[in-house]
Amino acid sequence: MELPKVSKVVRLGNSKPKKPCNITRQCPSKSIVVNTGFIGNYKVFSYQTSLGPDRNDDTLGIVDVVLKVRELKVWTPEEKSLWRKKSSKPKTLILNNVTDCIKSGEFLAILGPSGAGKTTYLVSLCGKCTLPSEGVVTVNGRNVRELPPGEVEILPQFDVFMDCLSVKEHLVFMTEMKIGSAKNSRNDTVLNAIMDMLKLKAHENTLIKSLSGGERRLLSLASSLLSNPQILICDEPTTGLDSYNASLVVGLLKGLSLTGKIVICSVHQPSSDLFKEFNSISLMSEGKLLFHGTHEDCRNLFESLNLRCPKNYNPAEFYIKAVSPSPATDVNYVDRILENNRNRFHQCDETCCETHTTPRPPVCNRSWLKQVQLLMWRFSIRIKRSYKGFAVSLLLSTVIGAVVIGICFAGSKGTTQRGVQNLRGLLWLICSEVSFSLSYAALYAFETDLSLFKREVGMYRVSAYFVARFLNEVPRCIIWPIPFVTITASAVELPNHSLTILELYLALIISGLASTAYGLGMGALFISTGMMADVMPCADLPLFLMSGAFLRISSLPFWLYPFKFISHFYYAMDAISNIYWRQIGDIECPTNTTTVCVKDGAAVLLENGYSNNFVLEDTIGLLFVATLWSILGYWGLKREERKGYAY
Ligand SMILES: Nc1ncnc2c1ncn2[C@@H]1O[C@H](COP(=O)(O)OP(=O)(O)OP(=O)(O)O)[C@@H](O)[C@H]1O
Repeated sequence: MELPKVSKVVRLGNSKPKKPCNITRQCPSKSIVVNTGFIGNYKVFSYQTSLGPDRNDDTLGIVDVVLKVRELKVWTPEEKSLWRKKSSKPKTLILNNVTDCIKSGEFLAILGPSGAGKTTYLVSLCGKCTLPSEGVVTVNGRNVRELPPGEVEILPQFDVFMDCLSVKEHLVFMTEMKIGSAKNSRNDTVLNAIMDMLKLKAHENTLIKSLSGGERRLLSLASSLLSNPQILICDEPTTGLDSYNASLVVGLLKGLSLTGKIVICSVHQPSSDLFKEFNSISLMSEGKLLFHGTHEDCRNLFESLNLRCPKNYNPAEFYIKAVSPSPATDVNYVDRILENNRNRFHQCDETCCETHTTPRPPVCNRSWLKQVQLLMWRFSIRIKRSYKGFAVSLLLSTVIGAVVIGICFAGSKGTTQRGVQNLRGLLWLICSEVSFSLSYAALYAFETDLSLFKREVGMYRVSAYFVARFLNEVPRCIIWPIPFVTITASAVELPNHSLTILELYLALIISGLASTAYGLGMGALFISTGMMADVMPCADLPLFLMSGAFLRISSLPFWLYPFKFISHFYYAMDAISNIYWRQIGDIECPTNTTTVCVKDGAAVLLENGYSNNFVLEDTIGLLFVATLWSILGYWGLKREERKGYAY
């Protein structure tokens, strides 16, 4: 395809305007960051990111790209019921032997009736299809699945964001993750230029949840453009946009294709004017690719089948209607078009699909620590924006509970026989309230963000995501025990009041970390089934029975004994019981009683089966439990990541 010459190149930033240069060769300067220019009527946009000096090396320099699809078949997996060998749902073919070749500069519209397989095809083109498949998709000879992230970007049909972020915050996060520091002047210029082009500047401080559907589409597109992809795949990019914004987006995408990128869009009922902007068309029906070529070739093909698009009729609609499976007519145009077009595909196969190898610089790979920092920053914005919910949750789940407990146990002291039972109960209540409220608060942490996580698969490491989520829960672990300890402790008699409160507080923070890891772990393990709330009580029961509050640990059958070592309830109770009872000397024993008396705090600890070396044992134990659940949670998330991208 012959590309027109650039009539004008405008430099953004503080560099001088450059002379016009030919789009088929590289422009001389290496210092240019972002350029807009015009090709014919189209404003084209070319930019460098900090990914490396060679990436789309210069202003409107072209990197030849060939996207080749060979004998691609995609099908749904066969489903079998657990108890019968017979399949309950047979496999269905979604893409049927698709072979194609798409070249640099193509602005391709994929048309077809609903269910034709367009989305599946687009997702396969970017190597993110998770369904069983056969065949191969290559970009310049390299399997698309092996390309570094950012080379092929997809703008999915449905937008998923962290809605409490502002437009600017979202784009800064994406810039940081995809191309490097947003403070870097080069990346900042790219970011601002993209916001300008997509008219997002006016909304930069608007929260995403307040954006209209169309504005969300523009924001999605902006995120996809950041990494300066060679191939941009858009699933219905104009859906939800008014005609002005639809032509803005189509104009921008066309401009990108003019700089040598491949831009592929599935489109639903495009207006005739927008449809004309595409320089090639693919027609799909029933999972087959029927045609790929220019408008003229398509018209000729249909005319050869006696299908003439009436004047003033939208050709896109005409083509879709013609290839839609219709039981009303006997004529199957799908097979006839395929038959007529067979030779053309063979021709394409032989002429255009040779391997090109364009060296590509490594993509930005943010360090693990940076990923954790960025993810924490994004989570922290959510906490900041929902501080009222945080305060209400603090009030309801801790302060009110602590006040009720404080009232019931007011005046209790551990130096009388009656007080021993009360204090045992009080310590258990403090331990269980803190543990349960923290683990259940963490339980749904991953489920809330599952769609976003699956959209961002490959952008950051799962371990970074887990650690960031965990660290984000740490403030809760520090704040939650405060009301429990201060309110309840002020209601009862404590020896060495301030020091004991401080020690209890520290023990509960460490046990809170283990409880949070337990909640996150269970949440991640059962994330896809959504059954975490059903499973959690089953796991809670044996774990809190090990706490020693209800039965003597030494009386457990030997096979249940190991549960003690993974019970954060046990370690927490062991720690706080030791902190309290070790300070209790003599316990009054009435002379006229017939029941057995516990004589001192040490006897209480012995009766419960708590350890002697509690500081070391419980600290190591709680850290062990936190690590164990974190590993399980990481594994659960990794499993979700392996299921792949969600579209
Ligand atoms: N994961 C899946 N499991 C089962 N069936 C699927 C799956 N993904 C797609 N399909 C089926 O494959 C067919 C093609 O779906 P696809 O979404 O690719 O069509 P489409 O052409 O993009 O449709 P639309 O224009 O309505 O978005 C549909 O019948 C759909 O139900």
